[in-house]
Amino acid sequence: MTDKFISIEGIARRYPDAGGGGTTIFENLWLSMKRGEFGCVIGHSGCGKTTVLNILAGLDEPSEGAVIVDGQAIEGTSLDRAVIFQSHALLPWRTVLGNVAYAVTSKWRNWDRVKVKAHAQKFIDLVGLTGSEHKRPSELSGGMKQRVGIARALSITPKIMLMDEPFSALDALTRGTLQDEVRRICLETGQTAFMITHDVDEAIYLADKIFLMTNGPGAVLAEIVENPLPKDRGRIDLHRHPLYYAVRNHIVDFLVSRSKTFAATVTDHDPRNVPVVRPGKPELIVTSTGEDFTEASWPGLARPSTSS
Ligand SMILES: Nc1ncnc2c1ncn2[C@@H]1O[C@H](COP(=O)(O)OP(=O)(O)OP(=O)(O)O)[C@@H](O)[C@H]1O
Repeated sequence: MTDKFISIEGIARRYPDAGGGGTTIFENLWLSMKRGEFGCVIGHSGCGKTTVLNILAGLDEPSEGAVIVDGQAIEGTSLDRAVIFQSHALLPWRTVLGNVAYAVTSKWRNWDRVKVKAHAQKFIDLVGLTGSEHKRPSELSGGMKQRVGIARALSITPKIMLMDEPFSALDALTRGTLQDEVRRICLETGQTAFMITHDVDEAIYLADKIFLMTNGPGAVLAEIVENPLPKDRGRIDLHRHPLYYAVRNHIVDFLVSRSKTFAATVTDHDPRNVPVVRPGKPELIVTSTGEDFTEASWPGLARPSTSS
């Protein structure tokens, strides 16, 4: 109970359709995270990942259910929850320093210029943009712009970082560098993070928990994968870890087949007790409430591959 820093409680999102009816994107979605955890959501396009993130951010409202953060139901946006989008959404007429300082001032309105500047600079340094403070967004590469977005989000010391495919528009090299930065920052600051990605390796590198959603409409949170890889994992040699392929195969198998057949094959799915699995360590399969859970009791759960 108390370790549920984020608690998504039975939310649904429905939209009216042209015929006077409605479409349920997802419903009865329950999900929780501890303080300091890094969670990644994976699922096919249209299953409702961005909708969930927007609800967490307070940019959208659920049709049913509630989201509790740090013991309080959220109502609208808050500087406690910073969002990093795929597009950087920087103010084009402001410099790097100006963009970050603008966010700092919005949180601490009575700070003087010197204090705002020093605070903004700390986060510009943290994301490796020292020396580029006075450049405008038009003078920055995509990766640099995304760094400004990260610095801006972190500078308001949010309780939660919400990231919607933050690196998907970047080249592989820049993406890797920024994944390293985000991971380092989250480990150093104990930041709680919730991120959407389509990149399985990115999820395995960054996440403590990977939330697998089935296809929409009517998507459900099918399974929570607890990352069995050690906390001090490195991006470059991730694939050498003996459990790496077990985790990867498990997620890919879900995306390729189980996400599509889930509704037809798993008839006893309990959205409040979503199975928690640790691929490669099948003896540790439990439900989110700690109940033992075996392959036999859930036919849709393929025994994870243990190949290395
Ligand atoms: N304002 C809206 N009115 C009607 N339907 C909407 C609206 N916004 C989103 N949807 C629908 O909700 C569904 C979920 O959208 P969402 O963007 O959350 O999916 P997603 O999983 O994030 O997809 P992607 O991976 O492509 O970003 C989609 O089918 C989308 O068309």
